[in-house]
Amino acid sequence: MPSPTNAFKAALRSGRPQIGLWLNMADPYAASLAGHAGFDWLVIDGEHGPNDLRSILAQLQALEASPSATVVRPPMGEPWMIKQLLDIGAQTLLVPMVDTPEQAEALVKAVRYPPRGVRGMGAVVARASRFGTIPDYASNADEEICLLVQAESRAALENLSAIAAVEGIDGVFIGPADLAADMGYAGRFDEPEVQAAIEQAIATIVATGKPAGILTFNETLNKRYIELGARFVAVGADLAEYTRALATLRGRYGGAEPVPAPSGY
Ligand SMILES: O=C(O)C(=O)C[C@H](O)[C@@H](O)CO
Repeated sequence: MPSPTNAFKAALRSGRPQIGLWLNMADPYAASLAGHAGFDWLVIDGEHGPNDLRSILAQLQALEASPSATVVRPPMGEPWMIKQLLDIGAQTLLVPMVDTPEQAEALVKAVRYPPRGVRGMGAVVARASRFGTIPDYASNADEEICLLVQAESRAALENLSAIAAVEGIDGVFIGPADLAADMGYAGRFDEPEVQAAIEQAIATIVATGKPAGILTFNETLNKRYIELGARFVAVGADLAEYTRALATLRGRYGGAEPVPAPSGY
């Protein structure tokens, strides 16, 4: 029996837009709730959520019964961290802050077993191989890993075609908040210069034949990005939606300071 099929990787290849949600609550109960809200993909966020290996594991377990695909975002693209995430059963990774094709190539090696890569041979005692009960796990595990990288700086945009063209990179995701900050517009990614850079970046990624992704909390922008060809578009974060819903409920009874909407998105 081979490694489990990665349905999200197949869905990205199909070209159908995949609508996603960020999970920043870092909680398995909240994750399982989101897992029944109809999203195509959910990001367990280790970069900005208070997650560690065990909390990510708990969320992967909680989402096992969910029809949504799970994507894990590590805080950064460190091979030792990637090895641990793959071993606990993450099959799709979204790695932040990738600026060069060399970085992208190193990440491809990190998710692959020798001789194509440097992933350590330990899955037989890990959840990824259902604790050794998938005897052929290592024979095709590489093919079922989906590696997505984030381009979120001016340097990354300059290298975008080369990053996207790296064999083994399955999609490139634009990080609008970090990109805007790097362009001198922290918290203001609706600036025309930033929007033009994002639109150009989507076109560049699409032209390479790889799927482009993005996250914003703005429905108009998200629909525009899908029109431009973006294929994995996250449209919100659980934590932001929860805060807004609570503030709206409280606001109905008057006498409270209005809670500002999340800025920068
Ligand atoms: O730069 C961005 O935008 C992103 O990478 C996404 C943010 O990190 C996301 O966590 C905001 O909620």
